[in-house]
Amino acid sequence: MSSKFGVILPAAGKSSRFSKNQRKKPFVDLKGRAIWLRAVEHFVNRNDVAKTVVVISPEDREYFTTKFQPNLAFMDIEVVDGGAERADSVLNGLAHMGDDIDFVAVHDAARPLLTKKWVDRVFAAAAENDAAILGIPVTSTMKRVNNGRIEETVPRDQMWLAQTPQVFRKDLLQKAYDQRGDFQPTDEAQLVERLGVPVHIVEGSAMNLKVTTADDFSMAEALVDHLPKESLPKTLHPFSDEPSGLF
Ligand SMILES: Nc1ccn([C@@H]2O[C@H](COP(=O)(O)OP(=O)(O)OP(=O)(O)O)[C@@H](O)[C@H]2O)c(=O)n1
Ligand SMILES: C[C@](O)(CO)[C@H](O)COP(=O)(O)O
Repeated sequence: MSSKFGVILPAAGKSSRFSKNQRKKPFVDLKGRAIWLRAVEHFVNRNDVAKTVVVISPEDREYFTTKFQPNLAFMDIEVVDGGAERADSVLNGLAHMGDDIDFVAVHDAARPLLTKKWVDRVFAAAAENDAAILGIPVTSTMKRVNNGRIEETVPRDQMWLAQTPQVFRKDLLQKAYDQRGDFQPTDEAQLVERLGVPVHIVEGSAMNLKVTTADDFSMAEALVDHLPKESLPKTLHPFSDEPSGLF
Protein backbone atom coordinates (compact mmCIF):
# COMPACT_ATOMS: atom_id res chain seq x y z
CA MET A 1 0.00 0.00 0.00
CA SER A 2 1.67 3.26 -1.04
CA SER A 3 2.02 6.05 1.50
CA LYS A 4 -0.48 8.90 1.51
CA PHE A 5 0.61 12.51 2.00
CA GLY A 6 -1.29 15.45 3.44
CA VAL A 7 -0.25 18.98 2.49
CA ILE A 8 -0.44 22.04 4.72
CA LEU A 9 -0.02 25.40 3.00
CA PRO A 10 0.47 28.11 5.64
CA ALA A 11 -0.88 31.38 4.17
CA ALA A 12 -1.99 33.18 7.33
CA GLY A 13 0.91 35.58 7.83
CA LYS A 14 0.71 39.36 7.98
CA SER A 15 3.02 40.01 5.00
CA SER A 16 4.51 42.84 7.06
CA ARG A 17 7.79 42.78 5.06
CA PHE A 18 5.84 42.89 1.76
CA SER A 19 4.27 46.00 0.33
CA LYS A 20 2.59 45.22 -2.99
CA ASN A 21 -0.69 47.16 -2.99
CA GLN A 22 -1.08 46.13 0.66
CA ARG A 23 -2.66 42.83 -0.46
CA LYS A 24 -1.39 39.83 1.58
CA LYS A 25 1.38 38.28 -0.50
CA PRO A 26 -0.10 34.77 -1.03
CA PHE A 27 -3.10 36.39 -2.72
CA VAL A 28 -1.13 38.65 -5.07
CA ASP A 29 -1.26 37.75 -8.78
CA LEU A 30 1.99 36.41 -10.17
CA LYS A 31 1.81 36.46 -13.98
CA GLY A 32 -1.85 35.40 -14.08
CA ARG A 33 -2.19 33.18 -11.01
CA ALA A 34 -2.13 34.01 -7.30
CA ILE A 35 1.08 33.13 -5.49
CA TRP A 36 -0.67 30.57 -3.26
CA LEU A 37 -2.24 28.87 -6.27
CA ARG A 38 1.13 28.49 -7.97
CA ALA A 39 2.45 26.95 -4.74
CA VAL A 40 -0.42 24.50 -4.21
CA GLU A 41 -0.83 23.31 -7.80
CA HIS A 42 2.27 21.14 -7.49
CA PHE A 43 0.52 19.00 -4.88
CA VAL A 44 -3.21 18.73 -5.59
CA ASN A 45 -2.92 16.48 -8.63
CA ARG A 46 -0.36 14.09 -7.23
CA ASN A 47 -1.60 10.52 -6.79
CA ASP A 48 0.17 10.31 -3.42
CA VAL A 49 -1.55 13.44 -2.00
CA ALA A 50 -4.84 12.60 -0.25
CA LYS A 51 -5.55 15.88 1.56
CA THR A 52 -4.65 19.53 1.08
CA VAL A 53 -5.41 22.33 3.53
CA VAL A 54 -4.63 26.02 3.16
CA VAL A 55 -4.29 27.97 6.38
CA ILE A 56 -5.73 31.49 6.23
CA SER A 57 -5.94 34.32 8.74
CA PRO A 58 -9.55 34.56 10.00
CA GLU A 59 -9.54 38.22 8.86
CA ASP A 60 -8.92 37.06 5.29
CA ARG A 61 -11.32 34.12 5.25
CA GLU A 62 -14.28 35.93 3.65
CA TYR A 63 -12.16 37.57 0.93
CA PHE A 64 -10.24 34.35 0.26
CA THR A 65 -13.17 31.93 0.14
CA THR A 66 -15.15 34.32 -2.06
CA LYS A 67 -12.37 35.10 -4.53
CA PHE A 68 -10.97 31.58 -4.79
CA GLN A 69 -14.10 29.46 -4.29
CA PRO A 70 -13.91 27.85 -7.79
CA ASN A 71 -10.26 26.93 -7.25
CA LEU A 72 -10.91 25.57 -3.76
CA ALA A 73 -13.82 23.46 -4.98
CA PHE A 74 -12.01 22.24 -8.12
CA MET A 75 -8.93 21.24 -6.14
CA ASP A 76 -10.87 19.97 -3.09
CA ILE A 77 -8.86 22.15 -0.70
CA GLU A 78 -10.01 22.72 2.88
CA VAL A 79 -9.59 26.18 4.40
CA VAL A 80 -8.36 26.25 8.01
CA ASP A 81 -7.95 29.24 10.35
CA GLY A 82 -4.37 30.34 11.02
CA GLY A 83 -2.77 31.37 14.28
CA ALA A 84 -0.58 34.12 15.67
CA GLU A 85 2.69 32.42 14.66
CA ARG A 86 3.55 30.28 11.65
CA ALA A 87 3.88 27.24 13.92
CA ASP A 88 0.37 27.82 15.30
CA SER A 89 -0.99 27.92 11.76
CA VAL A 90 0.76 24.68 10.84
CA LEU A 91 -0.54 23.02 14.02
CA ASN A 92 -4.08 24.06 13.10
CA GLY A 93 -3.58 22.47 9.69
CA LEU A 94 -2.15 19.31 11.25
CA ALA A 95 -5.37 18.85 13.22
CA HIS A 96 -7.18 18.35 9.89
CA MET A 97 -4.96 15.48 8.74
CA GLY A 98 -6.95 12.26 9.06
CA ASP A 99 -5.96 8.73 10.01
CA ASP A 100 -5.42 7.87 6.33
CA ILE A 101 -2.49 10.30 6.11
CA ASP A 102 0.99 8.81 6.62
CA PHE A 103 3.16 11.84 5.90
CA VAL A 104 2.59 15.59 6.19
CA ALA A 105 4.23 18.11 3.84
CA VAL A 106 4.34 21.74 4.92
CA HIS A 107 4.95 24.22 2.11
CA ASP A 108 5.00 28.00 2.44
CA ALA A 109 2.21 29.52 0.36
CA ALA A 110 4.80 32.25 -0.28
CA ARG A 111 7.02 29.87 -2.29
CA PRO A 112 5.35 29.75 -5.74
CA LEU A 113 8.28 28.54 -7.84
CA LEU A 114 8.31 24.81 -7.22
CA THR A 115 9.00 22.02 -9.67
CA LYS A 116 7.70 18.46 -9.66
CA LYS A 117 11.29 17.24 -9.54
CA TRP A 118 11.99 18.95 -6.21
CA VAL A 119 8.69 17.79 -4.68
CA ASP A 120 9.36 14.23 -5.84
CA ARG A 121 12.84 14.43 -4.33
CA VAL A 122 11.78 15.59 -0.85
CA PHE A 123 8.74 13.27 -0.75
CA ALA A 124 10.98 10.31 -1.53
CA ALA A 125 13.55 11.37 1.08
CA ALA A 126 10.85 11.66 3.75
CA ALA A 127 9.32 8.29 2.83
CA GLU A 128 12.79 6.76 3.26
CA ASN A 129 13.91 8.67 6.37
CA ASP A 130 10.70 9.80 8.17
CA ALA A 131 11.78 13.47 7.95
CA ALA A 132 13.22 15.50 5.08
CA ILE A 133 13.28 19.09 3.87
CA LEU A 134 14.44 20.94 0.79
CA GLY A 135 17.36 23.30 1.13
CA ILE A 136 20.30 24.87 -0.65
CA PRO A 137 23.95 25.10 0.38
CA VAL A 138 25.14 28.59 1.36
CA THR A 139 27.28 29.97 -1.47
CA SER A 140 28.14 33.43 -0.14
CA THR A 141 30.33 34.37 2.78
CA MET A 142 28.24 34.80 5.94
CA LYS A 143 28.76 37.58 8.44
CA ARG A 144 27.27 38.01 11.90
CA VAL A 145 26.35 41.70 12.12
CA ASN A 146 25.47 43.95 15.02
CA ASN A 147 24.45 47.57 14.53
CA GLY A 148 25.81 47.65 11.00
CA ARG A 149 29.22 46.29 11.99
CA ILE A 150 30.58 42.83 11.27
CA GLU A 151 31.13 40.88 14.46
CA GLU A 152 32.42 37.70 12.84
CA THR A 153 32.58 35.69 9.66
CA VAL A 154 30.56 32.52 10.11
CA PRO A 155 32.20 29.50 8.42
CA ARG A 156 29.92 28.52 5.56
CA ASP A 157 31.05 24.96 5.05
CA GLN A 158 28.17 22.59 5.87
CA MET A 159 25.77 25.57 6.09
CA TRP A 160 22.48 25.29 4.20
CA LEU A 161 19.42 27.50 3.85
CA ALA A 162 16.24 25.62 4.74
CA GLN A 163 13.32 25.75 2.31
CA THR A 164 9.95 24.05 2.04
CA PRO A 165 8.37 21.55 1.44
CA GLN A 166 9.29 20.10 4.81
CA VAL A 167 7.94 16.56 5.04
CA PHE A 168 7.50 14.33 8.07
CA ARG A 169 5.82 11.11 9.12
CA LYS A 170 2.59 12.47 10.59
CA ASP A 171 2.96 10.95 14.05
CA LEU A 172 6.52 12.29 14.27
CA LEU A 173 5.41 15.85 13.48
CA GLN A 174 2.52 15.53 15.94
CA LYS A 175 4.94 14.33 18.66
CA ALA A 176 7.21 17.28 17.92
CA TYR A 177 4.31 19.68 18.32
CA ASP A 178 3.12 17.90 21.48
CA GLN A 179 6.53 18.65 22.98
CA ARG A 180 6.75 22.21 21.61
CA GLY A 181 5.84 24.00 24.84
CA ASP A 182 6.09 27.74 24.23
CA PHE A 183 8.99 27.33 21.78
CA GLN A 184 8.53 29.40 18.62
CA PRO A 185 10.29 27.59 15.75
CA THR A 186 10.77 29.27 12.38
CA ASP A 187 10.33 25.95 10.60
CA GLU A 188 8.96 22.49 11.44
CA ALA A 189 12.35 20.81 11.11
CA GLN A 190 13.50 22.68 14.22
CA LEU A 191 10.74 21.06 16.27
CA VAL A 192 11.65 17.58 15.05
CA GLU A 193 15.37 18.20 15.58
CA ARG A 194 14.56 18.96 19.24
CA LEU A 195 13.33 15.36 19.58
CA GLY A 196 16.79 14.19 18.56
CA VAL A 197 15.37 12.71 15.36
CA PRO A 198 17.57 13.11 12.26
CA VAL A 199 16.03 15.37 9.64
CA HIS A 200 17.43 14.84 6.15
CA ILE A 201 17.95 17.71 3.73
CA VAL A 202 17.87 17.35 -0.03
CA GLU A 203 18.88 19.98 -2.52
CA GLY A 204 16.22 22.24 -3.95
CA SER A 205 17.09 25.36 -5.86
CA ALA A 206 17.65 29.04 -5.28
CA MET A 207 14.64 29.45 -7.60
CA ASN A 208 12.43 28.01 -4.85
CA LEU A 209 12.47 31.45 -3.27
CA LYS A 210 10.15 32.68 -0.55
CA VAL A 211 8.35 35.87 -1.54
CA THR A 212 8.99 37.98 1.54
CA THR A 213 9.76 41.45 0.15
CA ALA A 214 8.83 43.43 -2.97
CA ASP A 215 12.28 42.55 -4.39
CA ASP A 216 11.49 38.84 -3.98
CA PHE A 217 8.27 39.40 -5.93
CA SER A 218 10.22 41.05 -8.76
CA MET A 219 12.60 38.08 -8.84
CA ALA A 220 9.67 35.66 -8.89
CA GLU A 221 8.14 37.55 -11.84
CA ALA A 222 11.43 37.25 -13.72
CA LEU A 223 11.82 33.55 -12.93
CA VAL A 224 8.29 32.16 -13.21
CA ASP A 225 8.41 31.65 -16.98
CA HIS A 226 11.81 30.01 -16.81
CA LEU A 227 10.92 27.00 -14.67
CA PRO A 228 11.33 23.80 -16.68
CA LYS A 229 8.05 23.00 -18.51
CA GLU A 230 8.07 19.52 -17.00
CA SER A 231 7.88 21.30 -13.65
CA LEU A 232 4.10 21.05 -13.64
CA PRO A 233 2.55 17.72 -12.67
CA LYS A 234 1.60 15.87 -15.85
CA THR A 235 -2.15 16.19 -15.16
CA LEU A 236 -1.79 19.94 -15.25
CA HIS A 237 0.19 19.88 -18.46
CA PRO A 238 -2.80 20.20 -20.80
CA PHE A 239 -3.51 23.59 -19.24
CA SER A 240 -1.83 26.39 -21.10
CA ASP A 241 0.44 28.49 -19.00
CA GLU A 242 -2.11 31.28 -19.42
CA PRO A 243 -4.54 31.70 -16.55
CA SER A 244 -7.10 28.97 -16.94
CA GLY A 245 -9.50 30.68 -14.56
CA LEU A 246 -9.43 27.57 -12.45
CA PHE A 247 -5.91 27.89 -11.18
N1 LIG B 1 1.12 33.30 11.69
C1 LIG B 1 1.56 32.92 10.46
C2 LIG B 1 2.76 33.46 9.91
C3 LIG B 1 3.16 33.04 8.65
N2 LIG B 1 2.39 32.15 7.97
C4 LIG B 1 2.76 31.73 6.62
O1 LIG B 1 4.04 31.15 6.63
C5 LIG B 1 4.68 31.39 5.36
C6 LIG B 1 6.08 31.93 5.59
O2 LIG B 1 5.98 33.05 6.44
P1 LIG B 1 6.50 34.51 6.00
O3 LIG B 1 7.15 34.48 4.66
O4 LIG B 1 7.27 35.10 7.14
O5 LIG B 1 5.11 35.30 5.84
P2 LIG B 1 4.59 36.45 6.78
O6 LIG B 1 4.62 36.00 8.19
O7 LIG B 1 3.30 36.91 6.20
O8 LIG B 1 5.71 37.58 6.51
P3 LIG B 1 6.11 38.77 7.51
O9 LIG B 1 7.02 38.12 8.54
O10 LIG B 1 6.84 39.71 6.59
O11 LIG B 1 4.85 39.34 8.09
C7 LIG B 1 3.82 32.38 4.60
O12 LIG B 1 3.15 31.72 3.54
C8 LIG B 1 2.87 32.91 5.65
O13 LIG B 1 1.60 33.25 5.11
C9 LIG B 1 1.23 31.61 8.52
O14 LIG B 1 0.54 30.79 7.89
N3 LIG B 1 0.84 32.01 9.76
C1 LIG C 1 10.01 27.69 6.74
C2 LIG C 1 11.01 28.60 6.09
O1 LIG C 1 10.57 28.97 4.80
C3 LIG C 1 12.32 27.87 5.98
O2 LIG C 1 13.32 28.75 5.50
C4 LIG C 1 11.22 29.89 6.89
O3 LIG C 1 11.74 29.58 8.16
C5 LIG C 1 9.92 30.65 7.06
O4 LIG C 1 10.25 31.81 7.81
P1 LIG C 1 9.18 32.99 7.86
O5 LIG C 1 9.78 34.09 8.66
O6 LIG C 1 7.96 32.37 8.52
O7 LIG C 1 8.94 33.36 6.45
